[in-house]
Amino acid sequence: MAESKRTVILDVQGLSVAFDSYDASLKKSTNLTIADLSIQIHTGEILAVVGSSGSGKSLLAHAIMGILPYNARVGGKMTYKGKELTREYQEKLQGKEIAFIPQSVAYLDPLMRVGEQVRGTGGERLREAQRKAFKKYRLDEKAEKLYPFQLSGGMARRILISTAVVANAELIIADEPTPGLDLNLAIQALKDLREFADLGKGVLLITHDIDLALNVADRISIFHSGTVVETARKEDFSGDGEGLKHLYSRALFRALPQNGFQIARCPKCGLSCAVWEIDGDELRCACGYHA
Ligand SMILES: Nc1ncnc2c1ncn2[C@@H]1O[C@H](COP(=O)(O)OP(=O)(O)OP(=O)(O)O)[C@@H](O)[C@H]1O
Ligand code: NI
Repeated sequence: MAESKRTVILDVQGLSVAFDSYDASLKKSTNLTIADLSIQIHTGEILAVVGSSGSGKSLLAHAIMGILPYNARVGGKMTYKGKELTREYQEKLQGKEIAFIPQSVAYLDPLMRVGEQVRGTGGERLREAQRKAFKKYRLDEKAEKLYPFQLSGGMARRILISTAVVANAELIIADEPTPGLDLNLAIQALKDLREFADLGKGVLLITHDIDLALNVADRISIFHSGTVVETARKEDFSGDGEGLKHLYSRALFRALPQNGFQIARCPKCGLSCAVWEIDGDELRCACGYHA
């Protein structure tokens, strides 16, 4: 798709997600898990958000889908196709214009046969599309009559991906879609996301795997400590990472096997980049050293 024809499909500006918690003496404290996070997804592109485990990636997906737990406090502004993403609008779009591939298979309805879940509100009309998707993901015909508890983990994952494929959505939010799939099916799932984007739709791919992101995404947002430190084009992740602006993105890129596992160790205490904190535009080691 020509770059000039691209429009912003999802715009997230200054998102924050905080949780209130209470200690034994009922004293309230607030834990900010996402802070001032901004991303934009254009039509025709895959934007990957890459971050380490527990950094708040799934919360970002849940904030977009409007399925955060009741005790979450959300700030900032999100728009979908230029219209503010209110609770009501989120409900309207869910599973239709915006399809979600959740990280956990617990999102399947335990009381509904999986064939029906994949067809969603399209019902019988989508039976053909559902059968096609099942075939593609090597789910046999009997699978559609099963309930979620009868599925293996890998089967459940393939069902979740089929749901997004069948929904014929405009935007897919995929939260770690490939773990638990064998290599061929993982490649197939990523190919599907690529094809989907090439049709002029948008994809947000959430992953901890920068290598996977580089294989399929157009742009990559590096997520750290609840915010995006840098969004760079795939081409900027090359050479020695000199095209990357932030030290943390460079450290992540240089640590890849193909780049010789260069780990940014702190010259003062020897700890690796995973324990570095971001301090403005700099990295600060837990020992206080600034890089
Ligand atoms: N309901 C909640 N109440 C309080 N804190 C929460 C809640 N849900 C998530 N968190 C906090 O938010 C943090 C980020 O969680 P999240 O699941 O978004 O991480 P993630 O980046 O998706 O990790 P992973 O790669 O393991 O999937 C967690 O470490 C946890 O401390
Ligand atoms: Ni997650």
